[in-house]
Amino acid sequence: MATSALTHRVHVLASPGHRHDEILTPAALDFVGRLAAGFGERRKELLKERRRQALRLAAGSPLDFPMVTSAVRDDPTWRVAPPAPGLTDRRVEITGPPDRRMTVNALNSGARVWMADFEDATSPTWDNVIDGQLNLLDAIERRIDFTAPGGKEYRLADRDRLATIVVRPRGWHLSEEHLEFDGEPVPAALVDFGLYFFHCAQRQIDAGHGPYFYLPKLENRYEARLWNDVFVTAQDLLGIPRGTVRATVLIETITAAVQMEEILHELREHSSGLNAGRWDYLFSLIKTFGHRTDFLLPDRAKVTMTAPFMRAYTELLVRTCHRRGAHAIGGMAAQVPTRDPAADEAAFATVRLDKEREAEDGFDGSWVAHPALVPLCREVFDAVLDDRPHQIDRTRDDVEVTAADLLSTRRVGGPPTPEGVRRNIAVALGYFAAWLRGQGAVALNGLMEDAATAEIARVQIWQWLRHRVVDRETVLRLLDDELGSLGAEYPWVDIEAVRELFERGTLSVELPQFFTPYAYTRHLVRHAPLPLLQRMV
Ligand SMILES: CC(=O)SCCNC(=O)CCNC(=O)[C@H](O)C(C)(C)COP(=O)(O)OP(=O)(O)OC[C@H]1O[C@@H](n2cnc3c(N)ncnc32)[C@H](O)[C@@H]1OP(=O)(O)O
Ligand SMILES: O=CC(=O)O
Ligand SMILES: [Mg+2]
Repeated sequence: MATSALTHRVHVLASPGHRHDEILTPAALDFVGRLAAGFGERRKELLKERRRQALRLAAGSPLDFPMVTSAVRDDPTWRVAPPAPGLTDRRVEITGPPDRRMTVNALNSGARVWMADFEDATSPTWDNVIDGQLNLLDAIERRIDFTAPGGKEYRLADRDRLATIVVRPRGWHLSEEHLEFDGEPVPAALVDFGLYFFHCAQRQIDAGHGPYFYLPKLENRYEARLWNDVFVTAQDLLGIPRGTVRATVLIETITAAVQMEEILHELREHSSGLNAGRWDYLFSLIKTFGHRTDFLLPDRAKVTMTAPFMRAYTELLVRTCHRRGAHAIGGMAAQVPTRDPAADEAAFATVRLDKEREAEDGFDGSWVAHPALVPLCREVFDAVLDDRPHQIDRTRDDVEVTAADLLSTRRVGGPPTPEGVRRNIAVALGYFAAWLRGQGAVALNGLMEDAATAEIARVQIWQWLRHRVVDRETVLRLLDDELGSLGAEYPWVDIEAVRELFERGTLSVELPQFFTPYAYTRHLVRHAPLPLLQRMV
């Protein structure tokens, strides 16, 4: 693609990092600029609509399947696009940030798909964002092999044994402040999508796959339509046939759960199904209805996927997908190996039960957080699928889910416990500390913690304070305690920054919708000094 007059309207506001010029080429920046020009305003409007919808729900408006789109739901004839090359058999999908080591390990892991994550598992420092793009490009070009300082060799396996790459760009709520278009930060989603699409779409097609995406944190069908329009424009700009992109949408907000059909319909020529993003879903439920006492949930550990409202959500997801010829992909069990054999045996047993339930329910595959869990997930899905690539033909006509089923949290019992309060505080602090250092996923006490799980910990504390399940003095005392332990164990932690993020996220009268936008602007943005900027433009 030739560069255009737009190039001078896109500015890089960061110091150049090693090999960043290979990603931030004038043509790539021009491409991202065109996306920002075409879709930036609509994204702003949709973010305002999110806010309006949150206020309506807080004021007591009922949440239900929309009347206006009943024709889409009632029409039994439409289907999504057929599975694209490399996305037919998705029985095991591994997820993780696209750092160099993880990229090689994930691709070699034996999983069918690797979800390369710029969202929940990535702390969006500029280096993480651009190095992630470089790692994806290097992996596709097969020039990523390296030897780690300790001597361990990282070598990509043969192409036919590698996982298919599916990239998850950041959500619509985030901005990329190191890239400016017409004086405003570029929507982070368009940066992650645009740079990957520009550099890798054609390369992926040439390699027999395609430009594939996971779309996070959508709240309604209009956001799906926006993505679909981005895909159409991106394909047209690069001369790639329409319908080449495939996108799997994470259903991880309560408002999207009542629009699953509509979301598939909006994206149908580009859709590759839905995923049950359980952790953000739980976060969304608490955030949306945190003011209501019937949404006062117990300790996080006690809200499992067998809770009736979570089960209603996954059953509806499978039914919706299969009715439309789409893959239904299961969610993440948080347990990861610890190197303590007894603990690992228990953790693996828990993950096995979770995957077995998903496979029996009709999911076509599921997520794992760690390479050691790939064989387990494969074994469970092999037992149900055998040599079929998926079970989309299992239409689950037996499932009937109402909005009330999705919202019936009352039946999940037990008040929050003091241990649950302490645990949430420890998780939120431990995660914030890692995130501020550029690590977006961590193992804490044998559980994978990322932006979604940390958000649950944070909003539960907010919710419990609001409903006086715990008092402020207790939270502040535990906060001091846990910060003391964190600082003693990890002297590098910026204790004051962690404290500030926690207090802002849990003690504010009005609940901040996400911790990430503020934390990013306050702590991760590193603008280059002015003379450098002038040189760059
Ligand atoms: C709610 C959601 O959105 S879920 C999806 C988003 N979250 C994620 O993707 C989290 C994915 N998982 C991870 O990031 C990691 O497993 C963590 C951070 C939880 C634990 O990582 P570690 O502390 O490195 O685990 P551990 O020491 O056991 O790793 C052993 C090896 O496996 C590799 N590994 C661990 N997890 C992964 C992964 N997900 N992908 C690829 N490789 C991995 C490590 O790089 C390490 O490799 P090495 O031996 O070559 O150094
Ligand atoms: O992105 C996945 C989730 O569970 O959140
Ligand atoms: Mg999520």
